[in-house]
Amino acid sequence: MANKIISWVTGRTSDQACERTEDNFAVEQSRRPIGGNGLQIEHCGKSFQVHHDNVLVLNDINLTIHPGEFFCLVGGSGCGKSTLLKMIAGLEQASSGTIRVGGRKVTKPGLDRGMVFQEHRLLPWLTVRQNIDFGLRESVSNGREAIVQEHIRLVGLQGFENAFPGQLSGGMAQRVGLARALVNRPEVLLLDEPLGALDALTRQQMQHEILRIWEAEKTTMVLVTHDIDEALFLADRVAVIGDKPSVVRDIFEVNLPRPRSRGNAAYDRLRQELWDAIFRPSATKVVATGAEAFPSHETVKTKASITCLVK
Ligand SMILES: Nc1ncnc2c1ncn2[C@@H]1O[C@H](COP(=O)(O)OP(=O)(O)OP(=O)(O)O)[C@@H](O)[C@H]1O
Repeated sequence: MANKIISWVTGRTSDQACERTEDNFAVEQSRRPIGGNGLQIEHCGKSFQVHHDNVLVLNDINLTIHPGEFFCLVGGSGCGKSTLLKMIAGLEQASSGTIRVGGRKVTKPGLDRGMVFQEHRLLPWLTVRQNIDFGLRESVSNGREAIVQEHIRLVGLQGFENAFPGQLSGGMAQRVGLARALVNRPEVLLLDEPLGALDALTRQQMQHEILRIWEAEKTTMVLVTHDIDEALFLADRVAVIGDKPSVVRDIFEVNLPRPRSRGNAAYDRLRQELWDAIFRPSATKVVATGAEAFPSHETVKTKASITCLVK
């Protein structure tokens, strides 16, 4: 039962194997960048058994996400974005293909990957401090309080340590969710539409916050979002996932300097191109399905100063 609660809340189980020893953790005061070749998704497919049918959702997904990159996944509703994120988290098993983080094959949830969900999933009977502590791996016996405090500061919630989730705004609750996901110093932070339930103003404020944390922590981030503006504001690259059975249809490199302004012509053109890519009928062009992706793909500079990588 306890494992089930931990898994639902943090996307991991308490008995999971973890490559890090206690000693390692204690000396790691800074984040570990993702090792090896980053996050590699190779020929990944996923099908679900629905009644007597085997429904293919993801078909031959290939992506390489670089160490320290901010990567966004966008696509129509039901195309499989969350499923792909859960596969990276190890919460869903790929039906085919492999996923590697820092060269290690993903077979189950692990502390090298943190996850934030659309709903904050805080335990209502625990305070902010206790919720973050709950996410911290059990084997850390020394300095827990300092680690938790460090993460409260990281997400700007000083003064709310003893508040309960019911006493927080939606944005504050998601900050706690972020702190809890980061507290084990993951190499990759997986964000499944974490701002989807927030009002427009809070959402923009939280986008700035996520960017600040990413810049400070250098954690590789993979964000699923329905919001094209959000993707363009945050991402180094944006992958457009096509219709079911889905493949990576396009990958856009966003070459706008940060901090990005949302209100200029270049930004508007980028938005339009991304929009067109999402709603382009599948049959016309399916691109970027090669495993190592980019060297083998022709690179097309678009007028809107983003780079569209096509096969
Ligand atoms: N456990 C499951 N059993 C059966 N089908 C599933 C399961 N999980 C997901 N699916 C199906 O897989 C497809 C992709 O779902 P997923 O939630 O990944 O899409 P999504 O792109 O994240 O959608 P949205 O943007 O609407 O959140 C959907 O058709 C969904 O019904």
